[in-house]
Amino acid sequence: MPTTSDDDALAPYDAVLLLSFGGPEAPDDVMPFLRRVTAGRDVPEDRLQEVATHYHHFGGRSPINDQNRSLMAALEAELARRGSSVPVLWGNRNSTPFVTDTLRAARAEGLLRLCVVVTSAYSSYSGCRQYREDLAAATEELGIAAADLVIDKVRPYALHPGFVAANTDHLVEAVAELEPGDRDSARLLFVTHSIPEAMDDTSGPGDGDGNLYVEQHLRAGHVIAQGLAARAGVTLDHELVFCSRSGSPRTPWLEPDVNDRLVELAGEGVTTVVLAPIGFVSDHMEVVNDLDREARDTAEGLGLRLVRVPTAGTHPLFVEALVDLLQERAAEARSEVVIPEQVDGGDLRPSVCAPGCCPNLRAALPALCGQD
Ligand SMILES: CC1=C(CCC(=O)O)c2cc3nc(cc4[nH]c(cc5[nH]c(cc1n2)c(C)c5CCC(=O)O)c(CCC(=O)O)c4C)C(CCC(=O)O)=C3C
Ligand SMILES: [Fe+2]
Repeated sequence: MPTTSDDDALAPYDAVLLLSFGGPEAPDDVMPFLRRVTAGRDVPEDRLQEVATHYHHFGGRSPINDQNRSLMAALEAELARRGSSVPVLWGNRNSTPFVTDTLRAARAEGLLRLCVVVTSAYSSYSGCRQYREDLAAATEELGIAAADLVIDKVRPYALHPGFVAANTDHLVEAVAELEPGDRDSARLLFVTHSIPEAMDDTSGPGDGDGNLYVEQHLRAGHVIAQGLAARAGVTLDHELVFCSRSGSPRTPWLEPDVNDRLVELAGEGVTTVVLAPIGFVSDHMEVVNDLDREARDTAEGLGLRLVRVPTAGTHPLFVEALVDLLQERAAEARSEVVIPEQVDGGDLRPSVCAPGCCPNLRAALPALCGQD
């Protein structure tokens, strides 16, 4: 049985589990993937067919799995650099390697104490609790008793200094590419995944005011814009916009949509727009399709110059941040005193979610890594 030595900074964990959304890797995987993602959800069939065409524009292959393979390798390298020998495992919600299969293999190797990192930085049902439900469903399916398994997760990291710094760094580089004359007049749009308003209204701890999803983006964006000003001396008007709206048209989702906002800005005489998709951790399909294809088309039709900033990806500061968070979680598991790092004093979310945090509005399902 592998046991992590006591002096490993990740003790008591045996392994790290990178938990992600998944995506198709071949044309025949596209529809089964989309049906799995939307099973039991209010997503119309014509929206599904439309999203399938996004994947087919890219040969039926989403970039997300390759990005997670790279992130896994980067995490392993950073852990090794710090003298940790724990392996990094990988499981998805919607495509192979499915998290249940990853946990089955982990159990076979005696890796029963796992520290989870999800590939979503912000607090919402889709980005947090739904992953906790996936872990509960997988352990239930495998018949692993709670007593035989430890599954903990790192806290939401939208406001971790390393995530913010990686995004700031990419923004500074992108703005440096602008013509000097465009630098001060450009508009900065932070972009994230739209979610139903009801999901945002209930995001955050059950006893809080909700809207934590939007609040975290506003705070992160503000600190990133300040970082740009401090490092490059460029102050840009900035705001938050949304992409990838799904669901029924009758259900309200967060707005404005990035394309609608580009139309308005062009109408106001803006000529250059910088898109910084800080809501995503890698340049997956929502980024390369919804921003690099759709929003770019919109901008071209309007005569707008568009610059798209890369997501955190495997930026060294982001990889270091994730390993810092893993070490922080391990110290917490060892009952050591930890002082979590957070920018701007924004609401600090614990690694163990509060009861009712980011609730599932359709059904109350079991979830790990929380008090409920
Ligand atoms: C908050 C959030 C993130 C977190 C940000 C993050 O984790 O980065 C995220 C990530 C992702 N969403 C993704 C893809 C999709 N999301 C869909 C549908 C939905 N997303 C929602 C929310 C979120 N989604 C919601 C409320 C729905 C409605 C249905 C439901 O309530 O579940 C659909 C269905 C079709 C459609 O778009 O209508 C697809 C295909 C991919 C994979 C991309 C790739 O393949 O590279 C990723 C990483
Ligand atoms: Fe999504």
